[in-house]
Amino acid sequence: MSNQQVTLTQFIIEQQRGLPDASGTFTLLLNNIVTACKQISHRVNCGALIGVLGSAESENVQGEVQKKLDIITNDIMVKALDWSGSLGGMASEEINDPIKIPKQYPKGKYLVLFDPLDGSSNIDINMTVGTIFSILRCREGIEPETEDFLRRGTEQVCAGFVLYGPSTMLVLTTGNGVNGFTLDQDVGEFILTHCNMKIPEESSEFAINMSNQRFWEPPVKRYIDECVAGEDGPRGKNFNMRWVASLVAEVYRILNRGGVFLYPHDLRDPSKPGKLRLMYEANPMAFIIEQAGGLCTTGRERILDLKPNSIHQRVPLILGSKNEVERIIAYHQQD
Ligand SMILES: O=P(O)(O)OC[C@H]1O[C@](O)(COP(=O)(O)O)[C@@H](O)[C@@H]1O
Ligand SMILES: [Mg+2]
Ligand SMILES: [Mg+2]
Repeated sequence: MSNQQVTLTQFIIEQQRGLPDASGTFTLLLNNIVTACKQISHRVNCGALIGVLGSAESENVQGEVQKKLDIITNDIMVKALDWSGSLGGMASEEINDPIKIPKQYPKGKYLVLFDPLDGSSNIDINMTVGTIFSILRCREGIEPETEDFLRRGTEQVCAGFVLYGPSTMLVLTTGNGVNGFTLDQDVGEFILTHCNMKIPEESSEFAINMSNQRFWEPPVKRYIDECVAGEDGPRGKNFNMRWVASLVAEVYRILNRGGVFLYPHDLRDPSKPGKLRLMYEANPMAFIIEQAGGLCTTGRERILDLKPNSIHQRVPLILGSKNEVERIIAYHQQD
């Protein structure tokens, strides 16, 4: 590791001075999350070798069939976090209710909400997956209730995701911009490689699952039709399309070269206004995207302003390059 490289630990200590918590418990908590993600990275990389691919033949609280790695990664996160002395509680995509910290440990001042394995449908085909986390403050020393978790995204003190792709990367914000760290497998440290990431305001690339087209609302249909019409249409330019089916991969691409991601309101099932979950997918990604100069909306409301009504609440999610997202919002206003 060359001497001008900055490790995540050094960076966080530096940031800590900017954080409203100089006690170090935040640093300890983040280090525990990172430790868990290093363990998850190993399981993901060796999945086929250690027999953890495929379905677990069980359903999670979302009514979705779980992959074996959904369960394994959830257990790794819970075990790595529950003794850190800085946690009041946790919530996971894979578990119905908030996870209580064992009685013998002090109740800390933070709550962590996480999606232990995002992009699960990709795991068996060796495509990029990730872990997403969101950190809120809570009242110290008190057992948090579900209500304590249901806070607006604007109240997050930290959000991040780890990408298990060709390289393992951590993308992090504590409210002072967005920074990317690459895992140096030789030394087992995350090294700062992408300082102060900024999303280009303009873009000609959209990401959406086109097979759901018949379920979209008119403003989304209009936006995508215009992109597909290219230079012969009202946009007067051609667009490219990507769909990785892994939110972490889509967001990382947008952080690097711009673009817009849509998992919009879907008319299929009124009880499910969207596919992605507010508390541990949309909110952390919205914090990161806005800190990098992008926008994140349901189409009608800013994601970070939404008052949650349940831990596993689903929302429409549209995010990315400022000018494109503003156009989509305008189309919703005209609808
Ligand atoms: O399979 P679809 O309908 O294209 O949805 C893909 C989306 O679903 C997700 O995989 C949902 O996340 P999980 O894998 O954590 O359930 C996102 O990562 C991705 O953007
Ligand atoms: Mg997910
Ligand atoms: Mg998941």
